[in-house]
Formats: sequence, C-alpha cells, structure tokens
Amino acid sequence: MSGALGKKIKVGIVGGTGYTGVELLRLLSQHPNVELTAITSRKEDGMPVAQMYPNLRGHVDLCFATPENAALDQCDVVFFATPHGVAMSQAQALLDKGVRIIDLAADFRLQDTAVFEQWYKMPHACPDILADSVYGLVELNRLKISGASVVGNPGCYPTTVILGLLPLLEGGKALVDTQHIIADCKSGVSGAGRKAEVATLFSEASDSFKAYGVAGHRHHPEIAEQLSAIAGQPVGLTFVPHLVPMIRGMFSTLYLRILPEALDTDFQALFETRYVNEAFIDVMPPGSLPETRSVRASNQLRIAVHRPSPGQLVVLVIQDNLVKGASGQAVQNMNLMFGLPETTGLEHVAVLP
Ligand SMILES: NC(=O)C1=CN([C@@H]2O[C@H](COP(=O)(O)OP(=O)(O)OC[C@H]3O[C@@H](n4cnc5c(N)ncnc54)[C@H](OP(=O)(O)O)[C@@H]3O)[C@@H](O)[C@H]2O)C=CC1
Ligand SMILES: CC(=O)N[C@@H](CCC(=O)OP(=O)(O)O)C(=O)O
Repeated sequence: MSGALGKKIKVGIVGGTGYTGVELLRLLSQHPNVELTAITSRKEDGMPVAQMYPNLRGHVDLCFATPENAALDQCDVVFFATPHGVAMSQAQALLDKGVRIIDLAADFRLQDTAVFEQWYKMPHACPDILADSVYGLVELNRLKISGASVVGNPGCYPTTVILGLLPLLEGGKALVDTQHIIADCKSGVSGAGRKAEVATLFSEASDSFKAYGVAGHRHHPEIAEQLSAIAGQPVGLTFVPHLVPMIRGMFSTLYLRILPEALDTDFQALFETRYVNEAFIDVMPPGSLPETRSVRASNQLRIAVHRPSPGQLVVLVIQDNLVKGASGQAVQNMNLMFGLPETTGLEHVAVLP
C-alpha cells in the first residue's frame, strides 16, 4: 500500500474550484501521506490554485488544468468533486490505468440503477462499475471500503440520518417503529455548492429559514436504500430538508417511536457502545444539546440521544456538511483504501466561535 510503505499517495481532484473541491485541497495539502498531483477546472484553466484561494498560499503550488490536460491518469486516486454524472463518464478510463476513484456526487451511491435514473434524470453510464463500487460510509462498510476501487461518498443528509439510526436498526433489533421514522434536517447554504443560483444569494438565503424538497428529495431514496439494508426490511421514512442562514453545518433531528417491547432499553448505552471505537463519532452525555459550531471545519459528527417521554426517542445529529458530510469523509475513505490510519490528516479540532 502506498501509504503504509511511506510512499506518498498521488492524488487528483476533478472539480477543484467548488466548495467540496477546495475543502479537499485544504485537508489534503496538510495530509502527511499525500502528494497533490492534478487539480482540474474547465473555467480556471492555468490559474494558480493559491491565487483563487489565498488560504492555500504556501500550501498548494499547483495550477488548475482542464480535465483533459490534467495528469489524472498518473494518480493513485482521483476525487470527483463534480456534479452528478461526471465521475461515471470517466470512471472506466481511469480504472483501466489502475487509478482508484472516490466520487463525492451520487454516481456510485444508489445500487438500484432504475432509482438512480428516476431521481438524477440520466441513464447510468456504467452499471457494471456501480455493481462493484462501495457505499463510502466508513462506520458501516469499513472492510469493503479498504478493498474498493470505486467508492461512492455518501450524501450529506444521508450521513447524518444513517449514522443517527444505525445503532437502532442493525442486527435485526426490534427497538423502534421502522415504518414511521421522521428525519427533520437542516443544512447551511454551502450545501448547495458554489455555483451561482438565486436561492443562495445573500438577500434570499440570509435572515430567512425555509423547507424545500418536501414532496421528494434525491437523498430520500439513498437514505431509504441504506436503512432498509441495515434493518433487513423496508423502512418508512419522512425526510424534510431545510435551508438555514448559516454557511457551514448540518443539523438532523430524528423522531422515533419506541416499541412496547423495547421500553426497558438504555438507548444512551446502546449508542455509546456502538460508537465507542469510532474516532469521528461523539455520543454526547445525556441531556446534551449539540450546536453545529462545535463541529465546524472538523470531521466530527456528534450525536445526542433524548427520550422526552417513555415511548419517544429523539436523536440529534450534527456535522459540518463540507467535512464529515463530504470532503473529510472522502479523505477518511482514502485513508482506508490506502492502508493508513483512518484519522490521518483529519484530526483538526472544530473552530469556535
Ligand atoms: N456542498 C456540499 O455540502 C456537498 C456536496 N456534495 C456533492 O459534491 C459534488 C461537488 O459539490 P460542490 O463542491 O458543492 O459543487 P460546486 O458547484 O461548488 O463545484 C463543482 C465543481 O465541479 C466542476 N465541474 C462542473 N461541471 C463539470 C464537468 N462537467 N466536468 C468536470 N468538472 C466539472 C466545477 O469547475 P469547472 O466548472 O470550472 O470545471 C467545480 O469545480 C456535487 O456532486 C455535490 O452534490 C456532497 C455532499 C455535500
Ligand atoms: C443546502 C442544499 O441545497 N443542499 C443540497 C444537498 C447537498 C448535496 O450536495 O448533496 P448531493 O451530493 O447529493 O447533491 C441539496 O439539497 O440539494
């Protein structure tokens, strides 16, 4: 393995100018086992990365190149921080050169191509590669990820919802009503990416708070597919995303009914036991009220378990959508794929205030 032997991992990023791309650059430029080798942008071809992103001055001396001219095929791994549909169109050519792939978009998340095509409105370009790919939620698929050539990095909302429910559903447990799960989720505006859109203008998104995607959001099938596989039966899920006037951060509140036969369960202990060895999951003490700023710019996901009445469970989950919800989780996947300690380059403490 490149990492384990001390040889640096050559890394390429397709889509280096977007929010997840620049977050990858921030994390990878400080990663001790990584050599940043190729960074693409079609619009900023030739521009020094550090000119566009001054926070990277002195840390990244590469220039953006078009995907055609970038040395992607000389990399050990390429991250796609691009819109849906880009990675799947380039995956075969890179795999043929022995390059491994981590896609931050949805091309390798949904195993059912019919569901992918329904929600993403495009045919899947490589169902055979999809079949061999791994859903990159480390806390669920650690072993498979370590041997994968192609990893589909989870969506940001799905990361919080799945990790907030995993201890309750896995192993065929009968603890909560799996037909009436409610996920009430909020994201900062950076979740919509850097591209110009009216909905993310300052005067539209600030000093306001709104739900969206109530009639259907593409993360619903992703969450449902994973939860159903974990529970061993189809789950019933109401998922409502909201846009909150902050830049980074995600807060998911999960509402559950406890089954009569599970009323004696110690849910706090259940979560603590499940995640005791997970470096990036913090099960907070009973009664905790997590705040998104406590994870800002870190790969930490924090969970607080509440039981407002004997039959009700409320699970609060927070993460930074750009780190554990995207680029940090992608680096965590890379570490596993290259035999490195999972936490390498990811041990930043959150920024307060
Ligand atoms: N923002 C977030 O919190 C999260 C985002 N994601 C996913 O990660 C991916 C990237 O998101 P984000 O960084 O926010 O997006 P942005 O819109 O901020 O950036 C997109 C990047 O992709 C490049 N790009 C666009 N089209 C193409 C193309 N056809 N071929 C090659 N490069 C292209 C753009 O550069 P240029 O046009 O110059 O080539 C740009 O660098 C998306 O799929 C998103 O859904 C996942 C989880 C969370
Ligand atoms: C606030 C906001 O707009 N969030 C995005 C989701 C974040 C994301 O990028 O998810 P994907 O990788 O699945 O596209 C949205 O709801 O479309």
